[in-house]
Amino acid sequence: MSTIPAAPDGVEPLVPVQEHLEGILSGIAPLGRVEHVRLADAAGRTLATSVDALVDLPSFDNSAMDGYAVRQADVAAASTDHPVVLTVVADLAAGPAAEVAIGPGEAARIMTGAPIPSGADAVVPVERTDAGTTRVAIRQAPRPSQHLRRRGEDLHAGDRVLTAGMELGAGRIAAAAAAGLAELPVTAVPQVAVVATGSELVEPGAPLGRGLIHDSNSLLLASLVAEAGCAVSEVLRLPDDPRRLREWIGGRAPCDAIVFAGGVSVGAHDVVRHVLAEFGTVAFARVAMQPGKPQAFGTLPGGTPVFGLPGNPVSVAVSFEAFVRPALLTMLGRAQVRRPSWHVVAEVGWCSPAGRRQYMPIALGSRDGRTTARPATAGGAGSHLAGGLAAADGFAIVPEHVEVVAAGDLVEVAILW
Ligand SMILES: Nc1nc2c(c(=O)[nH]1)N[C@H]1C(S)=C(S)[C@@H](COP(=O)(O)OP(=O)(O)OC[C@H]3O[C@@H](n4cnc5c(N)ncnc54)[C@H](O)[C@@H]3O)O[C@H]1N2
Ligand code: MOO
Ligand SMILES: [Mg+2]
Repeated sequence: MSTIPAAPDGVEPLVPVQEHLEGILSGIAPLGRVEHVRLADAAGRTLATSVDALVDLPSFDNSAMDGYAVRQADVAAASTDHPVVLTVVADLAAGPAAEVAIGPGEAARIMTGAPIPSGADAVVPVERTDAGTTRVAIRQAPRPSQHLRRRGEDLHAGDRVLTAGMELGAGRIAAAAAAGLAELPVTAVPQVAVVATGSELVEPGAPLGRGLIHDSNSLLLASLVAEAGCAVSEVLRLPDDPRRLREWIGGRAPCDAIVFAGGVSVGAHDVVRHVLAEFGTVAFARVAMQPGKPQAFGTLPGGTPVFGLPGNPVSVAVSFEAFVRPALLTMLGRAQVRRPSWHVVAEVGWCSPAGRRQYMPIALGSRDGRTTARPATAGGAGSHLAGGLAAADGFAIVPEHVEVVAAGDLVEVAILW
């Protein structure tokens, strides 16, 4: 077995989280391949190039109400006590429509979404009339342009609808459809291999002998990769056997990134550290965070980016959030690789280690109309508390200089799931 690149506590300085992230991102580039997908297949993809509206939206003046299209001047004096009676000359439903015009003293019955007849400049809702079909009594004077939806008031043809790097969610796909687009240019999906290491690991559901544990990191990572908009090309478990790991690395199927969990610390059998160190292209760092301190990042022969995350399950979740997700989103071509965060009220107090950024799994709540956060489990930030992830809505991110979070303090939280 090769020599362990030693990194005992207190010997190597801790690297700030931001510096470690910047080192990773400087070694990651967008995949750059573009595909075209139908809107129905666009959910979760990333827009490769900006797109513009092909039509005006709305594409014709139309009614916002079921009622009567009128000439506002005709009915300016209308009231409940003194209704103005108009002749109904057309009945307009939403759908294919012929040109219609109304003259003085005339109205058209009109439904929401139907084109406004020429000559009309306001719509009176049916509730403000006697609902007549040949003649209608208007009981309220409309404001000029009342309940008219104007051509192009939302978008004009040629206006930018979506910008490159956006994640395509329901609202953006709907906007593209409304703007006349049928398909969108999207970026290629990174293929990510997930490898959990540990001779103690057995498949979830398998009987547990002494010393064995159910592998939760594979599922955690595969879910996180998918949630980040990437594809899981392979998921496997390997024992702490350098030969097996070298074999897999040598014969692996092509992919765009590899995420290892476990075996990156300074233990005698920390196989990922031993084997990745042999390549000379993977750096090991002690990062100023809790959990998630031991980290590995680099490339394998052929240039595939490789992450070695510490094996404790909460450390895996935190490390993915802090380092892998931003890298995968960069490969995807996302404009925004940082997850939004909010400041909420700490419901109870807790401690945070000096000089390290703490990622505390939290559960959200509310008190006196304000959103609150409290540690998801009594065990707090214990990196082995996989069961506690069930109660976690996300993480509180406590800055390096803070050693005590007091009840009532504002804390930054990122909501993950
Ligand atoms: N002497 C030192 N020991 C340790 C240090 C240190 O600085 N000096 N750091 C500790 C910290 S912090 C962490 S985090 C862990 C990281 O360890 P490894 O990345 O080497 O991970 P393992 O040793 O393989 O496993 C750690 C822990 O996690 C459990 N595990 C591993 N894989 C899975 C899985 N797929 N599903 C569920 N649980 C898993 C494993 O059984 C261990 O309990 O090192 C500390 N030690
Ligand atoms: O820093 Mo370790 O990652 O505590 O769990
Ligand atoms: Mg270890």
